Amino acid sequence: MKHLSAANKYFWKYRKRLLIGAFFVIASNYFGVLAPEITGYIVNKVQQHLPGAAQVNNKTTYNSTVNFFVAWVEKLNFTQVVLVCSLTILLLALLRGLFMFMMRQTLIVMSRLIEFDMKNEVYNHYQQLDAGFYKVNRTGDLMNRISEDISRVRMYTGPAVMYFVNLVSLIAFCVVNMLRKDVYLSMMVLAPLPILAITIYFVNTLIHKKSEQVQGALSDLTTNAQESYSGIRVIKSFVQEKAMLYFFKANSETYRKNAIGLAKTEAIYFPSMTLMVGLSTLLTILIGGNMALEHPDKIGIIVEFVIYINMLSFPVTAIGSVASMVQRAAASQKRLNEFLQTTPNIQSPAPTAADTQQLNGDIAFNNVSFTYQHTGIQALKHFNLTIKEGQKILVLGRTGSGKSTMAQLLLRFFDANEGNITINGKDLRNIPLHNLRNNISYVPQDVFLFSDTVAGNISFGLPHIADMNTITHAATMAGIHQELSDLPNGYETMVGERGVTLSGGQKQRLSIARALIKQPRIMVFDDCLSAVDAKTEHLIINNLYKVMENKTAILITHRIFTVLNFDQIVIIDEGTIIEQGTHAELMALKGYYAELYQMQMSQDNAA
Ligand SMILES: Nc1ncnc2c1ncn2[C@@H]1O[C@H](COP(=O)(O)OP(=O)(O)OP(=O)(O)O)[C@@H](O)[C@H]1O
Repeated sequence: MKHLSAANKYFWKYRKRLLIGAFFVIASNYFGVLAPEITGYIVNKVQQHLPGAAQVNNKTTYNSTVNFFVAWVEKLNFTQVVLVCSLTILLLALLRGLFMFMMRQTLIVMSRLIEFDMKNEVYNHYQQLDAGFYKVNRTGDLMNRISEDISRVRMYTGPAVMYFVNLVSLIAFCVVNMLRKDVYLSMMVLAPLPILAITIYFVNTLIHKKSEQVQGALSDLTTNAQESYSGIRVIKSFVQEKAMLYFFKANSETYRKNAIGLAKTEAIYFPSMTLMVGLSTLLTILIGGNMALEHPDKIGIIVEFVIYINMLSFPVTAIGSVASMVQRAAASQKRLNEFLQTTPNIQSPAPTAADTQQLNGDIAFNNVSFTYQHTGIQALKHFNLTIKEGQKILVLGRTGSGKSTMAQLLLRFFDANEGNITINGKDLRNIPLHNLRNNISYVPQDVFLFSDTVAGNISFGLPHIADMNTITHAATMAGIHQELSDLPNGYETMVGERGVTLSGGQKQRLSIARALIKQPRIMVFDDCLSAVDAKTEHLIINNLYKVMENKTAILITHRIFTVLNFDQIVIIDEGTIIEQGTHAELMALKGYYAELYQMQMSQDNAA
C-alpha cells in the first residue's frame, strides 16, 4: 500500500474534484436512503387503510427530512398521500441518478486526468534515462508499465475511490436508519453481509490470478505469432512451417486451458453472488415476517429493510473488488516507482549563458577506458586521440574493436570509467547534454526511421519541418534525392512501419540526409554506408567532402575510402589504437591498414 502514496500528489492536485465528487456520492446516497423510509411509511398507511385492519399505534422514528415530509402529508387524505408519496419516491430516484451522474463526471474524469498526467510523467522520465537503462530493460516491459500498469493505478484513483466513498456513506446512512428502526432485525439481516464481502474478496483474488495466467499465455501466443510473421522468410527457407505450427499449437493449448479455467470460475462466481444476496433478502423476509405476525405495525419496516438490503448488496460485493483493485494498483505502482526512482547515470549540468555557444570540434579522448556495466565487456582501454577543429578522421578496425563505443562516448550515451573526453578543452560532463548533442550530427549504425513522411524523417533534428529546397539539398548530398522523388508521393510518402519499405541502403542514405540537414560543426558517421554499392558510396563520399569542408568529421567504417584526404586514419583493435597517421604514413608502416588496403584494391580490381 505504501507504494500508492506516489499517487497522493495527484489527489492533491485534483483535490477540488475529489471533494466535489465525494459530496456528490454522499448526496446521491442521502437521497437514495430517503426512498425506503417513505416506502415504509406508505406501506404502513396502506396496511392501516385495509378493511378490517387493526388500528395500531405507529411510533416509527424517521430521519428529520422524512419527519418533516410525514408531518406535511399527514394533513392530506389517503389518496393524496399515496399519490404524493409515489411522486416523491420517483423524484428521489431522479435526484439520486442525477448525483450519481455528477459523481462519475467528477471522480472518473479525475482518474482519467490523473492517468494522463502519470503517462506524461513516466514518458518524460523514460526520455531522461540513459542508454544503459535501455540496454537492461526490455521494450515490452517499458510499454507495459506505461500502459497496463498506469491503467491499473487509474482503477485505484477513480473507481476504487468512488466505490469506497459510496460504500462508506451508504452503509452509514442505511445502518443508522436500520438501527433506529429495529436493532435486533438490523443485526440479523446485516450478519451475512461481511461473509459475502470476504468470500467475494477471495474469489476475486482467484479470478485475478487466473486472468493473469490467461494474459501471460496470450502474450506468449502473440509474441510467438509476431515472431513467425516477422521471420516468415527464415521459417520458409529452412522448411520449418510444421515445427512452428506445433510450437504455436502448444502455446494455443496452454491459452485454451487457462481461458476455460477462468470461464469456469466466473461461471460459478456470478450466480453464487446473486444467490448470497438473495439469501440475505430471504432472511430479512423470514425474520421480518415472523415479527410482523406479532407486531402488525412493523410491516412497513420489513419492506424498508428489504430495500436496504438490496441497496447494500452491490456496495458490499464491491468491497472485494475494491480490495483487489487496490492490491493490483499497489503492485503496478511499485513497478512504476522502480523506474520513476531510477536516476539517469548521465547527468546534465545546468546550462549557463556560455553553454549555448557552438562547439567547434577540438576533440580529445584522454586515456579513456570504458566497460559495459551489464556485460562486463571492456570496449575501450586507455584510448587516446586528439582531433583538431575541421579535421577529418577515418576510424577503421575489426568488428567488435570498439569503434561504435568511441562514438557513443562522444555523444555521452555512456560516461567513461577512466579518463575523460573534452571538446574545446571542456570536459563533456560539464557541457549540457542538449548543447552537446545539438552540436553533433550522428548517423548510427542501426538506422531507425519513424512512421512519418520522408520529409518529416529528414527534418527530424530540426525544430520545424524544413523547406523543400533544404530537404532536397540534404537528400542530394546523401545521394538519394532521385529515389525519393520517384516514390509514389515523393517526399510526402510515408515510411517506417506504416509506410513504404525502403531498402537497407536507402534507409542509410535517408539517415545521412537527416544528419546533414542539421549542419552542426561535428559529424559522426558510424558505418553508415555498409549497405550501399561501391558507385553510390563513391558519390556520397565526394558529396560529404564538400559538406564537411569546414567541419570536424569522424567516419567509422570497415572499408578504406581513398577518395577523401583524411587528416588522420586511426586503426582500433581491442579498444586501443594500434596504428595512426595519414594514408601515406600507414602504407609505409605496412601493418593492418596496408594489408587491408591491398586486399581491398585487389577485390575492387577483380570486381
Ligand atoms: N550495448 C552494449 N552492451 C554490452 N556490450 C557491448 C555493447 N555494445 C558493444 N558491446 C561490446 O563492446 C565491444 C565493442 O563493441 P563496438 O560496437 O564498439 O565495436 P565496433 O568496432 O563498433 O564493432 P562493429 O564494427 O561490428 O560495429 C564488443 O565486444 C561488443 O560486444
